[in-house]
Amino acid sequence: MASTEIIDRLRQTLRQGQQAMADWEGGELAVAAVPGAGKSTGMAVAAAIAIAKFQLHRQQQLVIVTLTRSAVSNIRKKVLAHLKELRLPSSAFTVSTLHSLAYTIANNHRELSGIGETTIVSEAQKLRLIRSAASLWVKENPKIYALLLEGRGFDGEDTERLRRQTVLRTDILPSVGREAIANAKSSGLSPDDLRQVTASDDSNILEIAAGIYEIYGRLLKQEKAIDYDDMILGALKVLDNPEVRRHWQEKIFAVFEDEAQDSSPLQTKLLEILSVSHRQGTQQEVKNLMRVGDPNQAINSTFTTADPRFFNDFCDRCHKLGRLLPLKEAGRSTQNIMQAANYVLSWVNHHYSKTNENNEVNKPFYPQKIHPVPEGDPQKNPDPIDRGIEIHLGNEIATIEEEVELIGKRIVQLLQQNPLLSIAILVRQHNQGQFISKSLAWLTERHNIKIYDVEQSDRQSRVPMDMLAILQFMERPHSPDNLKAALEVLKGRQKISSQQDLNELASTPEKFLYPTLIDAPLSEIAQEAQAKCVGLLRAKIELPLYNLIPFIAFTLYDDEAGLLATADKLGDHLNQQLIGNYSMHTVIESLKEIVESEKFEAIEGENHEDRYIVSGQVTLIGLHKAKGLDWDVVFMPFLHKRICPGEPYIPESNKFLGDFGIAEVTRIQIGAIIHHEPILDAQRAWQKCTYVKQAEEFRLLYVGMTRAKRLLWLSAANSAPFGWNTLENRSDRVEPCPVLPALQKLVATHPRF
Ligand SMILES: Nc1ncnc2c1ncn2[C@@H]1O[C@H](COP(=O)(O)OP(=O)(O)OP(=O)(O)O)[C@@H](O)[C@H]1O
Repeated sequence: MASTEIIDRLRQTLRQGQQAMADWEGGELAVAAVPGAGKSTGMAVAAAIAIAKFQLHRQQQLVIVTLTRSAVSNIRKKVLAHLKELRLPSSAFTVSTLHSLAYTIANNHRELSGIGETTIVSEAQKLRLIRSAASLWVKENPKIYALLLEGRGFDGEDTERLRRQTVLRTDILPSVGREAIANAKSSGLSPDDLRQVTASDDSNILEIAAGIYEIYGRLLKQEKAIDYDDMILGALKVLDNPEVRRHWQEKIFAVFEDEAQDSSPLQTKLLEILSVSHRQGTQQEVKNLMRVGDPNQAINSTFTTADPRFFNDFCDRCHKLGRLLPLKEAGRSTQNIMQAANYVLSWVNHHYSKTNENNEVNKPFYPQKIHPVPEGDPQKNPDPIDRGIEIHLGNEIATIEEEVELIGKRIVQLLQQNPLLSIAILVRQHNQGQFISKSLAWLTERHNIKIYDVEQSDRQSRVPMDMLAILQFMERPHSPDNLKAALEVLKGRQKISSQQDLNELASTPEKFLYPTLIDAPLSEIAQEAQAKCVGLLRAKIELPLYNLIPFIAFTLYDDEAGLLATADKLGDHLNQQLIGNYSMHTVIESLKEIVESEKFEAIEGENHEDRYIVSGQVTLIGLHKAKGLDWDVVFMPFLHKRICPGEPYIPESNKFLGDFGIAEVTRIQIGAIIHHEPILDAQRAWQKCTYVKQAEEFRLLYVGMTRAKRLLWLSAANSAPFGWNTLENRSDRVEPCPVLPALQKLVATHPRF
């Protein structure tokens, strides 16, 4: 077949909107698509057609960028298949994450980027450096630190001072540093840029943030290391050089970006520079840049600098130039699942809109509805299974146990009717996944239904970190930092109550571990925590060293989810690695290396999406990871108001600084600098942060709902644990996510549902 015919045929596989992507003739194009519209599918075909049409090759390539490594491999696979059909060279395109693209550029011109013989820090190393930066900041800024310690309601008592010191050093200051670095650095702001603005309440939060950020930079330099943001900055520095810039611009014919709603300003800048193409024989420049995204699926903005506003601005700009392509039709789900998602969108926009300081109305969602595909589309909206939507709230389900039991029974029924269905249960938190995994073990035992617990591998990758924290505590139990880290691990593994202030316990290790008669007695739950810690210390004295890892594993993990087996494997790995040199010190050092290089995860192997969507299998997966995927049946349990959209929460132990979280305030204030807005005082910044978080939580619900093709189950039992860290502390009549009762009523009464 001639290539024009193949192109034509490929084009015919697309729906109208996607065809417009494939018809791209150069220049800027914004594609704002609804969930399931076929962005990624459309982009892959558009890429292959562009390669054919513009006769691209190794020296003039199409560059595709996306957010995650798994998305990279998905798109690459699709484009390669189309190119094979077209008999075109695979060297005509590259697919990478933004970071690896930046690294390639920065690394190709080390003399310009300044990255030299450096290493890239892992997330764990970065966190360690931020903690060190916070400790150094305390030493170098005694005056501001003293003010923080005073905070409010300080009566000069020693125990309270020690408690506050622990909270500040182990929790609050590192969080402020993390926010400063995550937000300022990836937007190209320097520590001095933070110092040059003042909040309307004259608070010095930005000064503190700038200080920790600056010291972090110093530490990175000392370690001859760079972080991910440095790669982007390095690449931009390289591209400042006109000759080098021209070289890359000539090599890259065009840039296609997927998941554009998740890019930061610097990342966008990088793509804009790279996409510039020079019209032959003229000075004229055009940007060959296609950016595809969905502002309603922006779910990373509360922990990265991603902000859908940047993509929205790009869409607005393109709209004015007649270069905005809305993809409003989606063929993934049944009509009523899409209607339910549309209903959530408008209900939330109506009830949760907010006027900001510039008198603009902010809404959690971009008002874009999902429409079914028209007659004759290559993909037909599927038929629902039964009614397509099932909503069960507190009037029907009393407890979370009952809720999961019902889900289990429904799964058995569904798979009996059709063993080929793919099924997912989406959770918001790890511990919810753990609970489901345990509660549904009978599905496998009695019905041979496979449950693939995606989060389990995440939980397993925490094993080396847990071991490290406990061994460091065993080695130096009198360090408040070590004690707090060990208590955190015990709390995370639900071995001690989460209803206590760990800072208070950790701030005076001796008093806590070995109190004398004159010390105030510990509460009952603190005594329990103390017994666990003392038990660990006793084991260190009584057991041979190589038995410690199994002992800690039995203390921390129940016999579930393969954690004991993972600990075993880790123990064997250390035994082999340290033959003849096995000591507390060497074990700790090896564990540090494993944690910081994230090596153990590599030993465990990588996860592939092909394993997530399998006929007859139940996939248990976190909402963030589920983005981009779809299943025939999707269950979303535990949808309570406390989680979706969540409520503002400041731990009692942190309130001495005010009724706001200072890390969150840091994020909002830096965001204001980026967007050239007035810097809000701490109280108002906190309110804004609460709003931003709630908006994102609703979008996460929307992303979850739109993963379902034929049946969507939403539920919230009448009673639920308070924070999911412990299942014991439950309350009754826990409110469901506020949109659910309204949606349930609509589904029950409206004939279209
Ligand atoms: N033209 C088409 N013909 C047939 N199936 C299609 C077409 N376009 C997309 N699909 C299918 O629809 C589903 C959604 O497509 P895709 O993953 O590309 O959408 P998306 O817009 O990237 O989704 P989201 O961002 O919501 O995850 C996939 O199962 C895909 O195979």
